[in-house]
Amino acid sequence: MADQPILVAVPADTFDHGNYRWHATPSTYLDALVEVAGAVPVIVPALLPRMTIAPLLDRVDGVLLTGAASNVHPERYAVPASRAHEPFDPERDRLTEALIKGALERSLPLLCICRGHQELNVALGGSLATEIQEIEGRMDHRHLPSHDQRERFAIRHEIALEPGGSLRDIVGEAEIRVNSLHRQAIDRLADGLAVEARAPDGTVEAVRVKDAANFAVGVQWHPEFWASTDEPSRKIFQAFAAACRAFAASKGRA
Ligand SMILES: N[C@@H](CCC(=O)NCCCC(=O)O)C(=O)O
Repeated sequence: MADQPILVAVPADTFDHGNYRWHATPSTYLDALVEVAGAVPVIVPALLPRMTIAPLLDRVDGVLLTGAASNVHPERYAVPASRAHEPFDPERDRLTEALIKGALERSLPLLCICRGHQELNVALGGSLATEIQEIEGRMDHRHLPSHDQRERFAIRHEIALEPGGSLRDIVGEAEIRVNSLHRQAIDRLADGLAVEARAPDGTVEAVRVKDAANFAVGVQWHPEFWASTDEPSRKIFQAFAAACRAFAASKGRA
């Protein structure tokens, strides 16, 4: 059983393209999982409640939630929907809630990126603020208006990692510079989460599930994009991969 690769579940976004309904995810997350984490990504279609994800969660070694331009539907945190909350992907909302809860129940390592970080907060009972660049005192966290991905994912601002936090331990630095591609952010922090990093305007940039038995972290930025060249991004993916490998070993799979 030696050297079996770790399997990491990744939720699909849903959208219409051509004549079809698609369930797909951007390659950048898959590339980082393959190249930096040494994982085999398993894209999970957003077909709940027509399918169940329990059998899949019983076979994988970790869960990675991706970012997306769509937003968590605000009715999930008891706020009426408005145009400012669009666009939505309710099929993904259903899937990621089940993935988060299923991963935490099984003590599966969980890395939640951008929309995933926001989904983690909502799944555990927190809420989100929308169009945060319009809130007094807040920075503009949106990406540069460009079609060049390296410009869109360019490093934009510093974040301070909480002293004594697990992310500070993983990264080994008190402050790092990150990219930024979001217009929503954590508003009310879920009781079960601890803040791991903040932007200069107070935005919650990273969280950890307080009573998780394993790696369970959300980050508002995108470590996947620079995971092969940026040291803090690489360390986050390597820490997630190490937790997945340890989980696989505990199940006799590595
Ligand atoms: N939609 C939410 C979450 C932001 C997010 O996940 N961004 C990734 C987008 C990637 C891209 O635009 O290429 C928000 O806006 O806060």
